[in-house]
Amino acid sequence: MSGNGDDEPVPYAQYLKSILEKGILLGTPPVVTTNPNSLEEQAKKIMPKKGWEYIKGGAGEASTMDADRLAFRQWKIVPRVLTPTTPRDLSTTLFGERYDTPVLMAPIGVQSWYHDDKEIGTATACANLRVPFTLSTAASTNIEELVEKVPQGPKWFQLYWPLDEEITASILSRAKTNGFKVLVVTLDTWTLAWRPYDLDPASVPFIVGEGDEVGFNDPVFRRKFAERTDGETPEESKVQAGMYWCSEVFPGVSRSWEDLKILKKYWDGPIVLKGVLSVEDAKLAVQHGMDGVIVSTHGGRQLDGAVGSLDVLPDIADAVGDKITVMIDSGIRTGADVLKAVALGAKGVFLGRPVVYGLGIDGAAGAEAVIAGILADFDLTMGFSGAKTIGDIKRSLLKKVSYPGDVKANL
Ligand SMILES: Cc1cc2nc3c(=O)[nH]c(=O)nc-3n(C[C@H](O)[C@H](O)[C@H](O)COP(=O)(O)O)c2cc1C
Ligand SMILES: O=C(O)C(=O)c1ccccc1
Repeated sequence: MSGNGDDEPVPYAQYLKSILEKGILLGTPPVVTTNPNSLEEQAKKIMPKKGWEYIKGGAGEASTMDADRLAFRQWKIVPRVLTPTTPRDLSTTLFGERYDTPVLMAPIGVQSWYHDDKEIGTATACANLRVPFTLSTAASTNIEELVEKVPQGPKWFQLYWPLDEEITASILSRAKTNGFKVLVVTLDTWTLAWRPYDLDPASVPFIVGEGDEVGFNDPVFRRKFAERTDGETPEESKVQAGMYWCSEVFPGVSRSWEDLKILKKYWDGPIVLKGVLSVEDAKLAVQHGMDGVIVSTHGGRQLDGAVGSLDVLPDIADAVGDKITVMIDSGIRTGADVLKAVALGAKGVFLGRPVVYGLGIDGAAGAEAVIAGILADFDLTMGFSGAKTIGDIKRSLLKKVSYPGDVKANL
């Protein structure tokens, strides 16, 4: 049994027990597969086609998606025995807040494409499990609606950074007023990459006004749109407003390190840079007063050919891990993946695709099943590895190996 150090049972600890009981006593198997290698396939059968295609897609030939998985496969755990590991304490502290585990939910846009429960479903799942939820700037749910429907649970906000400073200031002020604690600034997506999964079916949400709720509900954006169109609202002219919003948040030009001071002017809480893969950039993040980095390939959806995120994590953690908070996403599918990321220096580990496949399969309950499953698996993995607390997950628990069979990267 695991706790969080407060003698209080943590919510995910009940999940494995509940599926065993339902399965064995009632003959009811779980709705969402517990097999990480079958999740994508199950989602494909159930969820809307365009949503599945959007989630599944990687950039180019998806070589970075493969690299992300292979990077995890190349590290193996060397467990200890005769080391009692109960009760375990998976809790950790990020930016002064204590959490039950180091696992968080990554920002994922346009969730109305995956299930009608959209971000409200995913945020509810996270809140039930006390996992921080990150709301995307490209969400199908605006900031105020999300917080009204899911007031409970820790929340972080991800920024696609508008060109217009007044719009940026307005969005950040809404996120702050609505209780979002940490700002995640995504730097690898100043324009969309070459994405065959979107280009071939000609299916790109925000251009047609979907996943644009945060912008369309912004008072400054609305005023500026009205000024350009002789008084129209985004609802009356969705495509035109979509194009305008897109030109703000995916302008086709990258920001510079100097620009970070604009964000500091409007956000006084922690700022985390998402999409950092080089040691030099991690050092620059420190120099520019940032609070953390998320080592990320954006799930292999941006620069195809980029290195897998776990491949660069140890170097980045060694260079800046004692100065800022180093976290990771891209390719995390199992409890063992979470343990490997923590062992190689990540203080926070973000889940992406698996959770939204769960959402697609069974709405909020499906998202919750996937997160709880990965947490329960992580808990067991820690136990079998000989780790009782997060602090026990050291790099010495891992060995780098290379098996010929690992050339195929299962998702
Ligand atoms: C369908 C989809 C939408 C995404 N939308 C966003 C987004 O709006 N903002 C963002 O910063 N990252 C976005 N990401 C990237 C994720 O935050 C995360 O980096 C990625 O999913 C990690 O890879 P994994 O899910 O394969 O583990 C998206 C990823 C997917 C799969
Ligand atoms: O698809 C993505 O990876 C992403 O970041 C995004 C961007 C805009 C809208 C929805 C998702």
